[in-house]
Amino acid sequence: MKIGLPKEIKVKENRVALTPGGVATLVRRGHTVLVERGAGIGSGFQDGEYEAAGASMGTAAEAWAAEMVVKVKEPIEAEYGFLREDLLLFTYLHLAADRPLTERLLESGTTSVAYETVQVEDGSLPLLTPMSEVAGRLAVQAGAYYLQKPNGGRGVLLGGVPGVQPGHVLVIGGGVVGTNAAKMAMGLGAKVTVLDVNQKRLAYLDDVFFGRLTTMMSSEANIRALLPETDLLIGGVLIPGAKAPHLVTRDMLSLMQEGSVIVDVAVDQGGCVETIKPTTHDDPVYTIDGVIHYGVANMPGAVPRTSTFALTNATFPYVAMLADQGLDALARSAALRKGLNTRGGKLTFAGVGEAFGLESVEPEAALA
Ligand SMILES: NC(=O)C1=CN([C@@H]2O[C@H](COP(=O)(O)OP(=O)(O)OC[C@H]3O[C@@H](n4cnc5c(N)ncnc54)[C@H](O)[C@@H]3O)[C@@H](O)[C@H]2O)C=CC1
Ligand SMILES: CC(=O)C(=O)O
Ligand SMILES: [Mg+2]
Repeated sequence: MKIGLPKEIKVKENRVALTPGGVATLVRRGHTVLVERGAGIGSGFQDGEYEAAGASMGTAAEAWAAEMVVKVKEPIEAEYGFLREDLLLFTYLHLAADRPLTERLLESGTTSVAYETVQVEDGSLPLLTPMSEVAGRLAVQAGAYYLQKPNGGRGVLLGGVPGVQPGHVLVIGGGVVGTNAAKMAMGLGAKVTVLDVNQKRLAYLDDVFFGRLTTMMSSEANIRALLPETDLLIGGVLIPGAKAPHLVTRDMLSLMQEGSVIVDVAVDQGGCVETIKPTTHDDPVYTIDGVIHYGVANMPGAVPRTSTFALTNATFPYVAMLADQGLDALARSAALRKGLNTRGGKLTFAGVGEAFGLESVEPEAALA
C-alpha cells in the first residue's frame, strides 16, 4: 500500500504519526511510504533518518495523495482540500466536538478511522490511553504554573510547605487522564479528590492509593460543595466518542476562588466545563469570572519527544494491519471497526450522530 505521512500543521503540534523505525518496518513489509519533508523535525527525527528507513520525501500534497494517510491530529481547515473518496485516513478526529470536519469528511466520502474510538474487548481505548497518560500528567504541570501569581493565579504552591496547607486538586473523571493527574498531584504533595460516576473505578482508586486521595461520587451537589476549596480543577470525563457532559456550569464559577485554575483536558470532546473552549499552545489560557481556563486540545504536542514514542508504540500495530490488509482489516478486527467514523458519505459512529442530530449507520453496513 502507498502510505502518506504529512507534517502536522496545527499550532505547536510537533508530534509525528510514524517514527523512522515504523517506516522501516512498513517498507520491509513491501509498502511504499511518502513522508512530507520536515514531518519529524519537531519530534527530533531528521529527513535523512526517514530516507535511510526507505521512505520517499515529498510535499504535503504528495503525502496526502497516498492511499492511506496516517496523522496525529484531525485535519484542520487548510487540509480539508486533501480529503477525497478513495482516501483512508487514520488519526485523532474527535468529531463529536467538530461539526465542520464531520461535514467535510461526509461530503468528500473519505473513509476515516479515529484513533480515539478504536476500542478493545475490555472497553478500553488503546490509542487514546498513551496520550491521556501524557495529558493527565501535563495537566498538573500546567495547573501548577498558572496557579503562580505572576502567571495570573491565586499564588498557591500545590505542595504547600510544613505548617501551611497544600493546594487542593479536584479531578473530575477518574479514568486514564484523571488517574495520571491524581498521581502527579499527589507526587507534588497536593490534597487530591477524584470524582467519578463509576463506583468500581472509585473503589479501584481507593484501593491503589490507600487513603492518599479522597474519592467521591460525581454529582452536582458534590461538585458544588467542593468548588469553593478547589485551587486546581482538572476535567477528565469521557463518554467514548460522544460530547462530554457539562458538569461545571457557568454559574458554578462564582463558587470558585479568584485565581483558581481549570484545566479541562476533555476539551477535545467539548469539555466537561461549560465555559471551556479550545485554545492553543500559543495562547493557552483565558479568564472568566476570575477563574483561569486552560483548554489546549493537543496537550501532548507540547512534549513531542515523549508523546510521539508513546503514541506510535500504540498505533503502529493498527497502522500495520491497515497497510497489510486494507479495508479487510476493518472487517476482521472488531476493535478497528469501532474506530470507523465515516465511510463513503455515511456516518458510522452513533455518538457523533447524536451530537449533531445526524443519521448514522452501523460500520458493518457502510463496509458492505
Ligand atoms: N486535551 C488533550 O490534549 C487530550 C485530551 N484527552 C481527552 O481526555 C478525556 C478523558 O480521556 P481518558 O481519561 O482517556 O478517558 P477514560 O475513559 O479513561 O476516563 C473517563 C472517565 O470519565 C468518567 N465519567 C463519565 N461520566 C462522568 C461524570 N458524569 N462524572 C465524572 N466522571 C465521569 C468515566 O467513568 C471514566 O472513568 C477524553 O475526552 C480524551 O479525548 C486525552 C488526551 C489528550
Ligand atoms: C488525544 C488527542 O487528541 C491528542 O493527543 O492530541
Ligand atoms: Mg482536537
